[in-house]
Amino acid sequence: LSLDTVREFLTGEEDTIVFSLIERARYPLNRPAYDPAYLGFGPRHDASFAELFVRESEAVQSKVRFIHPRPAGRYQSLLEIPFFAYRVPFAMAPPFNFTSELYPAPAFVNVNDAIWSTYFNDLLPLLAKNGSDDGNYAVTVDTDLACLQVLSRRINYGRFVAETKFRGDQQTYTSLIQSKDRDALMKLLTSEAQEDVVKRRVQKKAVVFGQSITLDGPIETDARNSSQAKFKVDPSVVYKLYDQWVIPLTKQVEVEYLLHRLD
Ligand SMILES: O=C(O)C(=O)C[C@]1(C(=O)O)C=C[C@@H](O)C=C1
Repeated sequence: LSLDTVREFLTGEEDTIVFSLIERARYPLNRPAYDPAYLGFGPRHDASFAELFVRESEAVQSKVRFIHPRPAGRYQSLLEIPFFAYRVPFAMAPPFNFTSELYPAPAFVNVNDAIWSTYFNDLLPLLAKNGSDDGNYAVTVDTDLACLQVLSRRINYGRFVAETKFRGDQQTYTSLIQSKDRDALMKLLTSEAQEDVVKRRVQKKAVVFGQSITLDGPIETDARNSSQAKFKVDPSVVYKLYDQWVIPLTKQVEVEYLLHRLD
């Protein structure tokens, strides 16, 4: 692990994030898929279609472990953390590739709950076409699952970033961890210059990946011809996603990981 290689990983995830957002933006909001009342199984049933879909998908993706002698369930990779861990019985057992990259105590630090609520409450309304409903809930929610999984992987990768930073300056980090100084840890791990690069780069990726392609090449996005100035996902929304949620949550993971780095 080096700062360059962990940043390379984060850069690669940007592509997946932008493409996942583009996929979700093809569908209308389809609000009933997120409303627990829609399934209407009675007062004790409080899960939405989206929640059930993600829960069941995670259970299937973890189950490969049981149907094949070689462990290959999704959550045996330390990169993947389920949203519904209680549905994934062996997720937290030592994974197949439990390497020495992470320190064991904080290896499963994650902010999936915050990612879940941010995605549905803040991001989705900015992403999906409002006001319409095409009834295609499974297809729509499948694209939500893809967004959630890659956002979770990217943000919770803060564990690896934190481990790298810790190893790079053990003395300073150790004293801040011992005095449980969250603010100082946050300050030490922050690089505003790097955050600026990341935010401007993802915005650019949204511009490039989100063009419509014709045989003559990409349709020019020309400010003077606003009918064509249309990207598949709004680049400013992608900037905002990183600025307000992805980077701050990654940093939260980093601080949480570090606080338990000496346990
Ligand atoms: O690249 C780093 O150093 C990170 O810690 C990752 C990250 C990010 O989320 O992109 C988070 C905090 C830093 O201020 C810069 C960037």
